[in-house]
Amino acid sequence: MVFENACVEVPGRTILRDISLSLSERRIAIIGANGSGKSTFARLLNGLAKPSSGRVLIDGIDTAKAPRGVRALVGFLFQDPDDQIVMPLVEEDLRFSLKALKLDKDGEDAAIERILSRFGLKDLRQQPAHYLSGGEKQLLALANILLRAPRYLVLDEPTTLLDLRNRRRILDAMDGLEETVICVTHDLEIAAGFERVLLLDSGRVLADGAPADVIARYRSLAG
Ligand SMILES: Nc1ncnc2c1ncn2[C@@H]1O[C@H](COP(=O)(O)OP(=O)(O)OP(=O)(O)O)[C@@H](O)[C@H]1O
Repeated sequence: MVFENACVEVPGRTILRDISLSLSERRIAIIGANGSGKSTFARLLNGLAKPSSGRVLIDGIDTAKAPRGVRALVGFLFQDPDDQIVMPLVEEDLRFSLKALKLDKDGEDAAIERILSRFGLKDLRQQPAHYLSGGEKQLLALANILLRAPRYLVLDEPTTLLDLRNRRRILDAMDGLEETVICVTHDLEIAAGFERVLLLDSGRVLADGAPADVIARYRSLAG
């Protein structure tokens, strides 16, 4: 994942300024104050947002030119899992995600079974998805994304709406992931466990490096 002088501007306002960097670590956290540009940064990674100038490349693919190709590589988990549930029942919701892979019915069933047991959701297979708890919904959303086998996972504040137990479930699920994870978070404990942390401030990357250093810098900003 490469940013080349990427800027995001809206009329009268610059949201991200001239960002150039390369992301290759398996666990990268994005931290910073409200409004510093974190979500916009995350959205650039799967083409949900486009740079006004400069480029964002995912495995060499320009997000502005091939948004579909990029979305196949980069799964995106939103803060609010309700935004991501599209079908009434848990099983139907998972099956919907599998459509693009064009498996036969047995293949779909096996994939659904595997992902439900991986996330401890087997008993919920026939439940209405909207009745799940917040943590279960977030796990379902994550399961839906992983079914499409992305290479990268971008998570935008995945634990913000969750209680401690459900936060733990998401963190445990995240720990077990093979995929590269880029996580926007206000949860500094999550950031502390990652390999690399970026601190955004007013649309700029103010610090970038090992968690302890970058988190200390962030704390010093808050005074
Ligand atoms: N499409 C847009 N048009 C105008 N302003 C926008 C747009 N998208 C984002 N912004 C503004 O850009 C700034 C950065 O937004 P962004 O959501 O990226 O910040 P953030 O760091 O994720 O904030 P938070 O921690 O509060 O979620 C905010 O002030 C926001 O209001």
